[in-house]
This record gives sequence, C-alpha cells and structure tokens, in this order.
Amino acid sequence: MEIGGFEIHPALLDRPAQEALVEDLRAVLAQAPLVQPETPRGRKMSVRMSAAGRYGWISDRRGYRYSDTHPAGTPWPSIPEAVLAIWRRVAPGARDPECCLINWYGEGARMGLHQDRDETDMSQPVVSVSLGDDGLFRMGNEERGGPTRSVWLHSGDVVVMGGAARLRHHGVDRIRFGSSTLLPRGGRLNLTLRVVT
Ligand SMILES: O=C(O)CCC(=O)C(=O)O
Ligand SMILES: [Fe+2]
Repeated sequence: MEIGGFEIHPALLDRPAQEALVEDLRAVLAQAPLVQPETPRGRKMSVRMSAAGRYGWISDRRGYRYSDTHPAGTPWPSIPEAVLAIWRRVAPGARDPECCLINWYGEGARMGLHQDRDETDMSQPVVSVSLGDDGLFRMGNEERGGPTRSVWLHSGDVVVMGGAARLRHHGVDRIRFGSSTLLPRGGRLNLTLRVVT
C-alpha cells in the first residue's frame, strides 16, 4: 500500500517474528537503556529512546545529533541480524543502516510532525518497524503545513520512507495504549533504520 510516497507493508512480520524481535530488543535495551530525551529548548520528549548500530540519534540541551555513544558514554549495541534482514527485504539495493533508533511510546506519548533530516545521504530510505500497541501515523508534505493523511500502524507493519517521501513530514499523534499483548510492559516500540553518513 502506498500513501503519498510512504510505502506501507501491513503485517510484514507475523507474531512469531515480532516475538523474536522483542527478545533481540530486550538484549539491546539491557545494554543501552531507554532514556527520556530533552529537546534543545529543555522540554522532555514524551517518547523514550535508545538505539543500536554505529550511531544513535540523541537530543539534549546542546541540540539534536547523531552520536556514536549512548548518553551514558557507552557504545551502542549492534543492530540485531533480524532487524537488518527486514531492511534488506524492503529496501533492496540500499546501503546497510548505521542506526536503528528505538522509540518506546507509553500511555499518552506522541511524536510531533517532523522531517528526518539529520542524515547525509537522502537517496537512502528510512525504514520504520512497528511493534506492540497501535499508533496513529500522520503523513504530510516536504513543506510545513498543507494536507496530511493518517493511518493506524499495527504491530508487525513496516513503512518505507524513501524517494519522494524521504523528506516528508510525519509523526505519531497518539497510540491506543493496551491494544496489543506483544510487549511485557505494554506500549508501542518503533524502530527506525537509517543510513547516517
Ligand atoms: O514511531 C513512528 O512510527 C515514527 C518515528 C519517527 O518518525 C522517528 O523516530 O523519526
Ligand atoms: Fe521520523
């Protein structure tokens, strides 16, 4: 399914594949715990974040940036093989991702409309994997404002933001907390795979 250049693969991952991913991510998050980042303006984001790969995306009072270490100073764990396999399946021919950003949305968490534009090579897509609770994903335009379209993403759905959609605004308005039984602590986990350099 394609909406405004956003390529949506509903239910790409079946339940056993989702469960295996959650196990992989549990190990990643044990090494690189989720943190609640602050925006440069000093507001707490509602989403909790961590990452795997050569780089992680972080935000604090000094700004947004990719960093080769977790805020605790440790290197990021490597991206699990099963996560790389998803990337290679939906983005054949792309360079391997250097960052797997991990977002966890608890009750009431959201992510405002934004562009992913801290990467160098915009010919490479961003691939998003949804696990756990449903999330209302909003898709807009390259420019600020204008019409947007929204779709509920479910556990196991994968979205490719490439080509014309690579720099389009997107965000998550809300989640349906408690709609999935996948995650032990509930909520929604989203992975975004990115080529950074
Ligand atoms: O949670 C999502 O579905 C989107 C996350 C996102 O856009 C981001 O991390 O840049
Ligand atoms: Fe994004």
